[in-house]
Parts: sequence; C-alpha cells; structure tokens
Amino acid sequence: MTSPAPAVAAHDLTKRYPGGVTALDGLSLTVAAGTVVGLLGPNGAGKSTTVKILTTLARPDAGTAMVAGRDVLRHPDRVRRAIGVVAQKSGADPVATGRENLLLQGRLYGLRGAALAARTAELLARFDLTQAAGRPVRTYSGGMQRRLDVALGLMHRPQVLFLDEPTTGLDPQARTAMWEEIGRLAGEEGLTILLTTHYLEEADRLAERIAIVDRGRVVAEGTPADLKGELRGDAVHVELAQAPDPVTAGLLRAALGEFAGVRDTVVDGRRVSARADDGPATVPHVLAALERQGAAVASVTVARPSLDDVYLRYAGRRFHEADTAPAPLPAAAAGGAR
Ligand SMILES: Nc1ncnc2c1ncn2[C@@H]1O[C@H](COP(=O)(O)OP(=O)(O)OP(=O)(O)O)[C@@H](O)[C@H]1O
Repeated sequence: MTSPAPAVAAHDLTKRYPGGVTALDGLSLTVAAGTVVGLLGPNGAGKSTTVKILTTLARPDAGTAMVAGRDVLRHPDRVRRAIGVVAQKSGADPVATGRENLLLQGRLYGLRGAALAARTAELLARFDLTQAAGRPVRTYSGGMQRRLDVALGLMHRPQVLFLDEPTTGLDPQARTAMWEEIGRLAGEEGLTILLTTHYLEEADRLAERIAIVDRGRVVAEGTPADLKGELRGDAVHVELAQAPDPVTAGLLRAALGEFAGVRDTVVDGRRVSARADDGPATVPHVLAALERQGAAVASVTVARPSLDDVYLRYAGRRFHEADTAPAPLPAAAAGGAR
C-alpha cells in the first residue's frame, strides 16, 4: 500500500519549558514516507523536544503535527501504535535477558504464542543477538544494548521509527556497525526513519535528507548534496595566531569582502572562514589582506564545502562551537517570533 501523505508533517511547533527556555521556536518539518531524514543540530538545539512531541511524550505550546497520518494531539494512542521509538536512554530492563525484553515488548503490543516467538527469534538474529539472547542485558556491550534498543523499537513493525541519537556513546567500531544496520533498515519496504544526531558525519552518511536545527527552528533542509551544493565554490578557512578584537574582526570581514568572488566571510574566534569561487587563486590575496590588518596567520586550508560549512552559513557559527556552548533563546527574546 502506498500513501502519498508524508510520514511526518509538523508545522510551527513551539515549546517553552519552565525557567524561560524556548526549546522550539516555530519548527516545521516534513518527512516523506519511506525515507531516512536526519535532524541535525548541536546540543540543546531542540531535536529531542521535537521527537518527544512527535512521539506523543510531550505537548507543544503551539503548532500541529501529524505522524503516519494521525494527529499527535488528537489521537496520540493511534500514533503510538504506528511508531517505534528508540530513545537516547535505553528502555531495556538490564536485569532481564535480551530475549525476555523482546518477549515483554511483543506482549505489550498484543503478540502471543508462535507469532511472538517467531518475531523475537527474527529480531535476535537480525541484530546479531541470538548468542547473547539468554544473558542479562546489563552484561551487554554498549553496541549490543543499542542494537537491542532498536530491535525493541521494531517489534510491532512500526511505519515510522524514531532514533534519538542512535550512536551517542558508542565506540567507533560499534558506531560503524550501527550505521550499517540503520542503512539496511532504511532499505526495508515502507519504513520511514527520523533520526536525530549531533554528528555531522552520521547525518551525511545515513540521511537522504537533512534538516538542520538551530535554536528551535529548522534553518536549512535538503539532501546532503543539495545543502553542500548551495555553497558555490570552495571553503577557505584561515586559523589566526590569536582571536582578533571585535573592531579588528569587522575590519577583516570588510577587507575580504572587497575581493571579487569572495563572500560569506565569518570571523569566529581565531577562525576566519569565507567562500571563494576559486579557493586556491584567492588564498594569496586573502593572506595579504589579513597581514595588512595586522592579523598573523597560523594555518590556511581550502576545501570543498562540508556540512559544517552549511551549518556555519545558516547558523552563523561553527557546529562544534555551538555543540559545546548551546545558546538557548530566553523566552522573552523569542517572543516576537512566537
Ligand atoms: N524538561 C526540560 N525543562 C527545561 N528545559 C528543558 C527541558 N528539556 C529540554 N530543555 C531545554 O530545551 C532546549 C532544547 O533541548 P533538547 O533536549 O530538545 O535539545 P537537543 O537538540 O535534543 O539536545 P541534546 O542533543 O543535548 O539532547 C535546551 O536548552 C534544553 O536545556
């Protein structure tokens, strides 16, 4: 059965928490059925709050959301039957075995007898947990626990699977294995996956489309290639010996802005970034201009645009800096935007 309706359609979601934090500030998002979409943003951007609303665990202050064709506010029970959720924190019982966890989950969704046993065995095999099925979950490695979490989320064959930070805390090997598993899941008929991540590489690798979330809004949306393609030319990154004061930073921006073919200059701490039609040809001029302003250069790189450059363009700061220093909007400042 095919449905032209999107798997997720959220409009203008707003959510304020007590204490004056505006977690969502008019977030809108559409996810086509059968696709993998990544919500990419730094810590505190509003990804988990979005997932909580779409999975009926929280109510927005304003806005609407449909998931699998059901209204999350009017029919939360129907939404819950159509979705699988793998939260950041494992929902598995650590004292019970992997098999027991799956059997319990299946019973909660009404499976019984041979159908329950078959689905449990299928998921254990599929997630490479058959050998460990009789061991308590607390003896599992991080990667095994995460695989069990995904298996639990799939027990009732949901139409839409939400994966909240699926690889956070995993070592590189377990992360790669999880990426492969998610890639395989995405190939399954009809399954829509909405995953949140603050790893640029993860979004780039797994998601057909990416919505970049910053301060409670989607600031850019498209395929990874589209988003990078929007940034014409090369990314030129210069690392200064020391961060310029605000006046000098303004002078640097103005100086680089005078070159033809150079745009989007951002001075962010010690890093000066710009887009250039022809990066290699531009570098000597950029270096000379910086020197004229008295800014000593430590290093310079020219590269094709990355998702980090996309983020910089739309959020006005580098991804890892936003990630280590989240800047939630106080409710008062967000008032005008609603
Ligand atoms: N229950 C809560 N009470 C108060 N503030 C909250 C609550 N939950 C989230 N926030 C705040 O709302 C903002 C958005 O949080 P959210 O968890 O949605 O972001 P996120 O993008 O998922 O970040 P992370 O990757 O760290 O989970 C943050 O500033 C956070 O501190």
